[in-house]
Amino acid sequence: MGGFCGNKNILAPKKCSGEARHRGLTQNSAPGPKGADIKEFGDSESGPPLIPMIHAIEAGNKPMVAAIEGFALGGGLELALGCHYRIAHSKARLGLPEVTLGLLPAAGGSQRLPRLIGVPAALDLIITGRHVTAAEALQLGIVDQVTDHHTVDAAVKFALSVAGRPLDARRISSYSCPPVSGDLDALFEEVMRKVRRGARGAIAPVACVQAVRAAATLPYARGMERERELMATLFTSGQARALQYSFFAQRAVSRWSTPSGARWDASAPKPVRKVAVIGLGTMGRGIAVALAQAGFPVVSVETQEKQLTEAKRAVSQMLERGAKRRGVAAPLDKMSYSSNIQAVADVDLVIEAVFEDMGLKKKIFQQLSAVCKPDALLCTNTSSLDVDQLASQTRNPELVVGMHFFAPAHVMKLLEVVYGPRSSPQALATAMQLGKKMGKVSVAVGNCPGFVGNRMLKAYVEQAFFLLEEGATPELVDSALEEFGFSMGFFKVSDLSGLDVGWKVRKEDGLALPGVSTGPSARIRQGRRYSPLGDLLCQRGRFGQKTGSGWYQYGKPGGRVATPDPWLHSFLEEYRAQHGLVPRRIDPQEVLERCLYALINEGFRILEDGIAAGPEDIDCIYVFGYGWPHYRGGPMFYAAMVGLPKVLERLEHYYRAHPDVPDLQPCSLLRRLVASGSPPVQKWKEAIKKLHSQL
Ligand SMILES: CCCCCCCC/C=C\C=C\CC(=O)SCCNC(=O)CCNC(=O)[C@H](O)C(C)(C)COP(=O)(O)OP(=O)(O)OC[C@H]1O[C@@H](n2cnc3c(N)ncnc32)[C@H](O)[C@@H]1OP(=O)(O)O
Repeated sequence: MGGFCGNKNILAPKKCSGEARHRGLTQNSAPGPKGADIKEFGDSESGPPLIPMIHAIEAGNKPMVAAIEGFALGGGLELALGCHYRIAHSKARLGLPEVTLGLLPAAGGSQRLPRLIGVPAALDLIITGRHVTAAEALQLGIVDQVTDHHTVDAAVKFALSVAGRPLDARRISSYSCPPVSGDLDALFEEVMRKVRRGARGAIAPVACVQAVRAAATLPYARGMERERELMATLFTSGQARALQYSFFAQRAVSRWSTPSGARWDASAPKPVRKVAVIGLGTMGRGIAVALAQAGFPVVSVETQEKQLTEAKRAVSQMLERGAKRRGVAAPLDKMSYSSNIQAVADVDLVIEAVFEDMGLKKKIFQQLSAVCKPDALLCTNTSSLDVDQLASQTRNPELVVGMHFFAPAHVMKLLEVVYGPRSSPQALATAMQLGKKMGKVSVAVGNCPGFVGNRMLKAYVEQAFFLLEEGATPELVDSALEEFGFSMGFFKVSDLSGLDVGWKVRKEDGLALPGVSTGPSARIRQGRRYSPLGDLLCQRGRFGQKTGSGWYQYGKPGGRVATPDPWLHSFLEEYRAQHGLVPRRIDPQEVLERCLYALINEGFRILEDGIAAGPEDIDCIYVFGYGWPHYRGGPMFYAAMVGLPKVLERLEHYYRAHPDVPDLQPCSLLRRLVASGSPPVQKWKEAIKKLHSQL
């Protein structure tokens, strides 16, 4: 029996060896316990001959018992559903995660599961792709028995106990779906509405609902045909390729390396038993919650008494809400608080999360260096400041790294771990491992202004402003970006996070200047084109949602519903007239090309500079930290899908039209990759190494 050891009529995951076992896979084409080998998906459209095999098992005259240990995911669970009985070890996990790979369970899973456990429960598992424990699987009716002992022995005993019983009632394909309470059509319409809203252009969740609907409304054989048709459209879609790339990209980024030769497999992390968080503003609170939820004792230091009192309440509430959602006890006992920095004396690692003010941060790093254990790791949650300058304030600069969390820090999956020129490999390994324990996708990046995410974002934001100057509206720009798959366009995000945040940074950088002059020189700063539009709005007190208006209007301060603002439209008209700009019609394609290709171009510069180790790192940063639609893989994967020659040609075109915008000038790495035949994204790392060595 392919991929499973046949113990007479028991199906149990075969023990695999070597590389295959490492990957949790069996060595032939049938899916092993973790499901099909995702790497094989691109190779064939037909998939393994699993469906006839499952049919044969189900149609057999001897009772077939699936013994499930470890993971029974995807094709592995579909195979088990073809058996007449299922027994799981208590530590087993089961699920149909195909949707997370841009697919649907197409070996009968979408047809059998609803027949076995009912439409609502099956929809939940198939649409979310979540894994369930053996206990939940038993409760749902997916498995017949859970054992703490040797699963195959338990299955043999079970098979003997049912031998001779009629099997007709055990063939799931012969079942009808259990009736739902209420109207079936209404249920599917409601689910489809929710799925379409949440999917934001992802096609697999929609196809999953359609397949389950087929199970609920068609005879099994026709349902299988529908399952196959739907799968055929997904199987070769760009979305499936992007999600499968992303699966491996997430795993690749944990195998970090730096240009100086430090590597994940040669650097042992230091043990971290207790952590301190300095500063309990929004970020500090989220970080403290994420640490406590990951099981770390946390001491949180906030010197302002009022802020400390508020923060204690807020953190407890966040912990309680999180615990309620997960059905566990709130880890309130992990938290302690102090207004005195001396409280960090015994911790192994500190995360500083005070305001983005270099002077203040430097002072704190000097204090930490004096107060902490000499081998404590000192981390900063800065989103853009120079980690090396902070390191230079301490006795042990090799123990300083950046840990850049994204708001809200207890929710967002991304962590940029920033190594400076003096950070030791062990410090980097420790921060990476802490991030992993906190459930984050941790990406090691080099130290430069904005690191990876914010450095690329700058180029994107700049294009959004320029497009307004040239004739676009915030609505036009946002709808193009939302149509692409971002949950919010740039201008809505900017209103949500507050326009004053960027204004403060631009003032510090000497870009935002008081007063407005006319003529072209008013829009040139530091030798390049600059748009003061954001500054002008801030000067008028329009900071976004919190003040009731920004790029949109919100009815009242704190309002959340963005509506187009006629004042803003007239303001833009006046601004263009004042600066002699003749508005033109801008189409959504130009919005996408200008914003996304400028961002991608900066991504190539980052690869060229060695700030990110590979395209996977950049893609994970954008998918998990910046709302890049997961089913588009990330900006660098997207560039490869569009075709590097096309990205290059469009950048050249826009740079010719806007020679005063250096971000549109195609970067030399992009040119060289195109000249070397545009290798697939998986080969860029190698190609970049080769190109660097030729320089
Ligand atoms: C045209 C119409 C065609 C119709 C054809 C229809 C026929 C359909 C037939 C079969 C279809 C089957 C569908 C599937 O089975 S889809 C695959 C479902 N399985 C999964 O999605 C599981 C993915 N894996 C995971 O979620 C995790 O790996 C997990 C099992 C939870 C274990 O997690 P953890 O312990 O943290 O380990 P890692 O994630 O780090 O994984 C360890 C290494 O194993 C590699 N891996 C894991 N799963 C797979 C896989 N399914 N395929 C390939 N490789 C896999 C992973 O990359 C790690 O490798 P490395 O260390 O090198 O990075």
